[in-house]
Amino acid sequence: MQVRVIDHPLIQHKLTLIRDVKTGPKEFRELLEEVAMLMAYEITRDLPLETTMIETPVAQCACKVLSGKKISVVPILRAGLGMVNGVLRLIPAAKVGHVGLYRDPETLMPVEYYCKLPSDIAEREIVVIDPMLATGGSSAACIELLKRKGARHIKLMCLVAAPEGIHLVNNQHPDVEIYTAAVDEKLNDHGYIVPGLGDAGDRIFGTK
Ligand SMILES: O=P(O)(O)OC[C@H]1O[C@H](OP(=O)(O)OP(=O)(O)O)[C@H](O)[C@@H]1O
Ligand SMILES: O=c1cc[nH]c(=O)[nH]1
Ligand SMILES: [Mg+2]
Repeated sequence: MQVRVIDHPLIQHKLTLIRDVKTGPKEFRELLEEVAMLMAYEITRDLPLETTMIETPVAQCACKVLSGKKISVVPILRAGLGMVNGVLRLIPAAKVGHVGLYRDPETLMPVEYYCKLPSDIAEREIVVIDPMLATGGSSAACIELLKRKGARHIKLMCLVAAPEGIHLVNNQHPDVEIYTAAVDEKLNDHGYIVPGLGDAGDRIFGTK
């Protein structure tokens, strides 16, 4: 099972609040955005740097700047939207693509209903974002779609992952690194992550 668990204390504390059934949509959204920003810090750790000369008030010096790698963030609708602004706060120049997928409640299979991507998606480093990696069907389908459009460098960032979803994405897309704040125990009979946090989309948008 290949996955990177980001276990920073601030992320773990906020995740506990997110999981709590007593946390309402406003607080849920704020916390999810904050965690997404903290996770983006870790996910961007390997971005390449180059050297540039600047002048401080005291002297000239050779300093580091990002080397201009093009990044795209791709939230899986709906729940992935809850993490976009947090990521954009750290990488404001990233372009945002949208992939609409919902999970059929009977079959648990992903159904695609929307796709709008930056025209140069094939040249970009892509971070797919979705708080929930359950069976893995939605994330694997999104990654497959992006690869069909030419994408080659893809990371997957979620908040809570089930072992089943990690295995599926590892098997279908061994080149894709998965980042998560937690690996939970299992899926229940309805395909929900246990203990998880419930239906992320419903909790973000207050639809239940
Ligand atoms: O790993 P999987 O088994 O595919 O499940 C995870 C998917 O389920 C949820 O979306 P949902 O279908 O509830 O759509 P929503 O975001 O619009 O609520 C979640 O946001 C993931 O996209
Ligand atoms: O636990 C789960 C599983 C799929 N989708 C969710 O929002 N939550
Ligand atoms: Mg949902």
